Amino acid sequence: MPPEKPERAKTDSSEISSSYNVSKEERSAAFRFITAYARPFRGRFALIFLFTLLAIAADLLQPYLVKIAIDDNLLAGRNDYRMLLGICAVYLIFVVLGLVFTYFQNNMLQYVGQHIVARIRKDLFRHISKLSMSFFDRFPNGSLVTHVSSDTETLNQFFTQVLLSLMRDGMTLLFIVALMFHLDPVLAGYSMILLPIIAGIAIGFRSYMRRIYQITRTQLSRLIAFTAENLAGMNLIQAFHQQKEQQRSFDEQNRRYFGANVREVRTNVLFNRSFDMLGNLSIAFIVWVGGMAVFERTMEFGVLYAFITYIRQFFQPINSITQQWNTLQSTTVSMDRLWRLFMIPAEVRDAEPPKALPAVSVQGRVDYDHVRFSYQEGIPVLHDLDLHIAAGEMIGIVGATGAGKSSLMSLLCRFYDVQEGSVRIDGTDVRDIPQAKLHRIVGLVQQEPFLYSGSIIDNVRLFDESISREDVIKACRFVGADSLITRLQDGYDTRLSERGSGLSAGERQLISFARIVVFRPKILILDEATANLDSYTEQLVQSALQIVSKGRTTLVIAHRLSTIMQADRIIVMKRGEIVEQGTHRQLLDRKGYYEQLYSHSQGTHAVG
Ligand SMILES: Nc1ncnc2c1ncn2[C@@H]1O[C@H](COP(=O)(O)OP(=O)(O)OP(=O)(O)O)[C@@H](O)[C@H]1O
Repeated sequence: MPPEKPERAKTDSSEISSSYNVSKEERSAAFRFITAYARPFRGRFALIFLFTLLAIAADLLQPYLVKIAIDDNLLAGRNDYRMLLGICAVYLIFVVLGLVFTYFQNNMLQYVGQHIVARIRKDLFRHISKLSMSFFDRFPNGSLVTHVSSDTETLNQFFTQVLLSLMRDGMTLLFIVALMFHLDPVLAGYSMILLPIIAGIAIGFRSYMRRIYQITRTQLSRLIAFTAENLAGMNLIQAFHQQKEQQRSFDEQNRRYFGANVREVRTNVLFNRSFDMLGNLSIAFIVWVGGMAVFERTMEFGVLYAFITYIRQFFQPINSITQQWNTLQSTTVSMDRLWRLFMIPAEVRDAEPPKALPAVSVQGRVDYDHVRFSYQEGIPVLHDLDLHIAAGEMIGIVGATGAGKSSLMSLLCRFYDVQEGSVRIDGTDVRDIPQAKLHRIVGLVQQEPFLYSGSIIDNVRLFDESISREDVIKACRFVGADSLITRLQDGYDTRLSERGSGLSAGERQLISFARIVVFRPKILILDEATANLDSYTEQLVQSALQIVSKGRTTLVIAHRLSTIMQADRIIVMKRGEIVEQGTHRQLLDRKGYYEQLYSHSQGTHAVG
């Protein structure tokens, strides 16, 4: 079955990763798609906007108050203590109000941002889990993990930091410029000379940062993919003493990611420091020009004080917007990648309108009618395959590795669609059966059954709470797994680690047999375990197979011929075709390919 296949060469998920050549239309479509998630929160955004406005006003009026205190009181020689005290009190009120409004604005934005991203993550997971197997053949798991985790995290930063910065800092800038012109239009005019310089630097860095960021993300995604793949295949790495080679490859990936990161940080620091330097130069410039004006008594000292404070505050939002630029760059990349991922359609889709097969009347007849199938164009895997299986029949499928046995089964589960011909259950094309129903009709026991982190009970009923604990225990007793399970420390409540690594191959198979008993599919596919089971467990597995196959159409991919010698019919496959079929006895008497496989298995105890 597909999950047990040796990993086929996967693409570097370039279909979703490469954002270098994204058109404007695509970028704006991605932006519209993601920001549509923010639409339900319009009211809250309006409130955030209002709080931001109030917080800015409270902050920016503070230097103005000081200017009034200096020019209208201290320097005017009024020595009005009550007025000074009043100004101090209003100043304090502004400080407190600034704090309160900033608090509400921040909290609300975090709430909204987290909600938006949680919804995107949920939809993304739902979307990915509906995609066809051909998609998972193409995309490395590590890259998908990156999309689900870090790309959505970048969006989180966008909604909680970038948006805030654009809103708060953008408005602050506008207010400061307005206040500066109000205080002294000439000095404000001088300050505006700086604007094109700042814009020039920002634009210059913009394209450079985009590339650097893209490279860092690609390196990170490769590193994660490499790590995930290695962890999944750790037993193989250890068995073949590949640790050194893998370590070397990891070090290389790690070094590249490190290099990309360092470059990103360096560029960032250079950018920020240039801004700080520009800010300090501007203050010196204003002190000089404004100081002269104060000497010449064309400007009040309080105005100069307020100006210097505003110039400082003027650079702060510009600096912060440009700092957020980095996140904005990554946000556009992440939005684009997520949008592409969302736009990938499931190749295997339910028919419209569905022609459902009534579950109660399913008999379990299976027909492969002149099936042609290939994973990649031009490389056929099944050639005009014709196979008809009666309801309740037990079929053994044998053949050398790569003969197409698993592909045949994948078509029945509709993990892939045929290119020509059809696969039918009780005469209905599997493409006409809704997938949810099909997967209830066809049950799968994999060669290396997949177990989730969770208790044995949950693993048997696949987290379906409507199936009672008693039914699960009954099913386990039925397949003979009960004695093995009760021997475990917590019995049925034993928590299995990832992929059930605490259990033996045989135990895992028995648990998946129990799943079959619980879910009662009419057709059973069994990809028999090649792992050498001890004779006791092998016996248990064999009798469990006899039990669960009763009353079901059963297709067994046999790696050990002993499993299927009793089958009603054995199908022998070679290079995508059925070359022989019959009972074990008939096939041996034919002295053909099966007999060769059989005598080979007598020597090696394994076929395929
Ligand atoms: N997901 C896939 N993408 C591309 N090619 C595939 C994929 N799965 C299988 N193939 C190719 O299709 C052919 C048939 O493979 P299949 O897994 O059906 O054979 P099999 O008889 O089940 O082999 P085994 O006994 O090793 O499991 C092989 O050449 C294989 O490389």
